[in-house]
Amino acid sequence: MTETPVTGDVTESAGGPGAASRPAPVPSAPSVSPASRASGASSTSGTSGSDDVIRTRGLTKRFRGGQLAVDGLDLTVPRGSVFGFLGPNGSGKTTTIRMLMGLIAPTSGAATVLGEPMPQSVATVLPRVGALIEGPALYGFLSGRDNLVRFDAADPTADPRTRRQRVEAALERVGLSAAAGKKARAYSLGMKQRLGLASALLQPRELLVLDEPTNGLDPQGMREIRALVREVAAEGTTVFLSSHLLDEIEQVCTHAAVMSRGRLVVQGTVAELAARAQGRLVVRTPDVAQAAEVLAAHQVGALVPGEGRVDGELGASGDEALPKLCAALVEAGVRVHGFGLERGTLEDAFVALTGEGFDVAG
Ligand SMILES: Nc1ncnc2c1ncn2[C@@H]1O[C@H](COP(=O)(O)OP(=O)(O)OP(=O)(O)O)[C@@H](O)[C@H]1O
Repeated sequence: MTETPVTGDVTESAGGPGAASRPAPVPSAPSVSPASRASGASSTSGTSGSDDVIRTRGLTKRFRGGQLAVDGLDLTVPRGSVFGFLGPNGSGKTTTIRMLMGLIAPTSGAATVLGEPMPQSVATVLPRVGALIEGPALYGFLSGRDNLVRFDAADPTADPRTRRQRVEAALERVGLSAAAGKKARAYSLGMKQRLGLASALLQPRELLVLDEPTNGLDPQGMREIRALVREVAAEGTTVFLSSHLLDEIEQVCTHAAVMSRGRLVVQGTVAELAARAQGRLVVRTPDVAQAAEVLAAHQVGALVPGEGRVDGELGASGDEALPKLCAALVEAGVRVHGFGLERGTLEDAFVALTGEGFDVAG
């Protein structure tokens, strides 16, 4: 990480009263709403009494070189959700987050965060938000603890008399108490991420915004960050996290929005999004070739023979074809060890919606 913190680190933002009271978790799930249908649904100005923590309408960013990074985005993040902002590299996630946090101005459209218009209300909104964007800005020559002290001291709303307690509690929370005296440059990437999270959690926050929080971490580091996200969410903080990992979104998020080339493809609860994907038929058998032949003869498409199993897509008849297919396999002498539909994943849904492949590691 860098020795000199970048400017615009929103965890350090000034202004406004101290952290607001914790919100009650209200994870009422909206139905899946394709981007095209949600547009222009409502007003964008001021505190509307809406319980959406983030709301954008027609949010657009065109960079000077002409690059259209975000194109007419209508995003709705309900209070109490763990909201996954998903998309391949370059799809516009970071640009959106930077607009939401008031770090760059939109070309057109509007955004409200915690009911206030952004970027106009930066000074009052940011103290209620913890954010970690593009890695934490740490001083490598300071210890983890002293980095947190510095973060806390930069917050004019933070009472210096209770600083030590806040810092120790934040270190404890992210599991860095034992390593708190070490210089930050000696920290692993995972420890640096955790320290960054600790800085975002020095105060109770209504909203936590994390840009690719597990990027570059090993599996253990990823697990730790995800566990922390779940914990923070369980306390009632709304979490908005971007990721290019579908797996990650399925593991930690209640809701998700999918971006592709600057546009919102779909948003809704993770369960609803995954349910859009058709399940695949999976037959477990030692007689793979024979099973594939029978299934092909019964209009099962996209057959993939594997080790002791064959997968395929059911045709238009869907689930109704299952009893017949099973009987046909048995009649043909195929030894059927397992037979059923495997739940569709978010990846299936994404591919079905966009026709694009996806990085699913992690
Ligand atoms: N300051 C800038 N000037 C010009 N183009 C930019 C700028 N920042 C981003 N872009 C372009 O805008 C598009 C969206 O980038 P953005 O960083 O928002 O995507 P992303 O989904 O966050 O991807 P990544 O995970 O790689 O950061 C990309 O084509 C990128 O090259």
